[in-house]
Amino acid sequence: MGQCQQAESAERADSVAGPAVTRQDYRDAMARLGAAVNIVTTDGPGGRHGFTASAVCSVTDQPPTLLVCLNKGSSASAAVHANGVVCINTLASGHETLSNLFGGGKPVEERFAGGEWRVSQTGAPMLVGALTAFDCRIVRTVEVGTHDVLFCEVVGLASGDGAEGLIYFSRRYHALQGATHAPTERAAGA
Ligand SMILES: NC(=O)c1ccc[n+]([C@@H]2O[C@H](COP(=O)([O-])OP(=O)(O)OC[C@H]3O[C@@H](n4cnc5c(N)ncnc54)[C@H](O)[C@@H]3O)[C@@H](O)[C@H]2O)c1
Ligand SMILES: Cc1cc2c(cc1C)N(C[C@H](O)[C@H](O)[C@H](O)COP(=O)(O)O)c1[nH]c(=O)[nH]c(=O)c1N2
Repeated sequence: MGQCQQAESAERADSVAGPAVTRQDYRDAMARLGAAVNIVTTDGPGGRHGFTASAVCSVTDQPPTLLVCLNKGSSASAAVHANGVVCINTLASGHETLSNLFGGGKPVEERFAGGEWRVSQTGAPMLVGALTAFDCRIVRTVEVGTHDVLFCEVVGLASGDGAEGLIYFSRRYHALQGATHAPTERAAGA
């Protein structure tokens, strides 16, 4: 290959790979991607635990499945894997303090003392007053970098009557106005 051809192919490789993206670049960009805020809880043989998660997304409605990205270094990780169940409690406006309690560094009992809970069908704590709650069994886990991606099949749902959602955007919480609707509760498929 001649020198010109080598330079051309190096240029093409650069344009495909792009400049290096640092962790900070990535986080700064992600801070501009608004997301709902959830408290993901678990209980069972591995004990009760929970963490705040914005990395939550719908995968498919047949079977109804969400994914949750859980940092492998989280103190909740061992309990989540041992129990194999989670309840994804989507927060309403006014839940900012609870989100911060579950957002890292606090003992488990202190986290749960910040809210009112009932036991869901899977045994995972369901937040009274959550905007909506997805009671789930973890059906698959895929490890990607620092995180485990948990695929969570929904076996029960509960929706509250809260009118305002909670969004995390630009490293701050924002209330999101929505329509009121009647509370519902049902098992998946019912
Ligand atoms: N997916 C996650 O694990 C995740 C998401 C949001 C916040 N957090 C944690 O909450 C704290 C405060 O976050 P912040 O938004 O105020 O500021 P930040 O600068 O730490 O994060 C900005 C954004 O980058 C993403 N992010 C941050 N840490 C990540 C990680 N380890 N893996 C994947 N994506 C990540 C999130 O979308 C976050 O909102 C930090 O400790 C952060 O690590 C983690
Ligand atoms: C708004 C917001 C959003 C998220 C988080 C924090 C906050 C404040 N955290 C961090 C996570 O809640 C925290 O790392 C765990 O509570 C684990 O911390 P401990 O190891 O238990 O102290 C977080 N962690 C994670 O693994 N996946 C996620 O999607 C999120 N999202």
